[in-house]
Amino acid sequence: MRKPPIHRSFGNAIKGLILMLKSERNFQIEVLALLVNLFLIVYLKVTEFEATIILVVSFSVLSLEILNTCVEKICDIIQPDYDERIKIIKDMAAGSVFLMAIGSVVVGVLIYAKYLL
Ligand SMILES: Nc1ncnc2c1ncn2[C@@H]1O[C@H](COP(=O)(O)OP(=O)(O)OP(=O)(O)O)[C@@H](O)[C@H]1O
Repeated sequence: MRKPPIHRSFGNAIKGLILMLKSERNFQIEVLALLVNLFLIVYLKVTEFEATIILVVSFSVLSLEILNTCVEKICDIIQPDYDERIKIIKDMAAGSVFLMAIGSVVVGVLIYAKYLL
């Protein structure tokens, strides 16, 4: 199969992001958190290094949320009924987002504390 042109690949990726924004509440909250972080980065004038860490963890949460949603959707196709194995897979995928979210809060507290306190 011929590879699609690069602009089509970007287009598909953006469609996926728009779909996430429209349909996934957690993703909407995490995008809001990114916007708050962008504001704080500018308002508090954090260092370039600190801004880089904050942006990396924020985008990591968003990326993991997308992968978690993909896992959920694949599971729902494979097994729409209750299945203990599906529960384990979905719980683990959700755990990966949760872990990164905790990490991002810790990073936020460590970096912003010295500017706010
Ligand atoms: N088919 C299933 N079999 C067993 N347990 C399931 C199944 N579907 C969902 N669950 C359980 O319900 C939880 C929520 O799954 P669901 O697919 O509804 O995701 P969600 O409500 O979008 O959750 P999240 O907030 O993690 O994105 C799962 O973590 C799992 O514990």
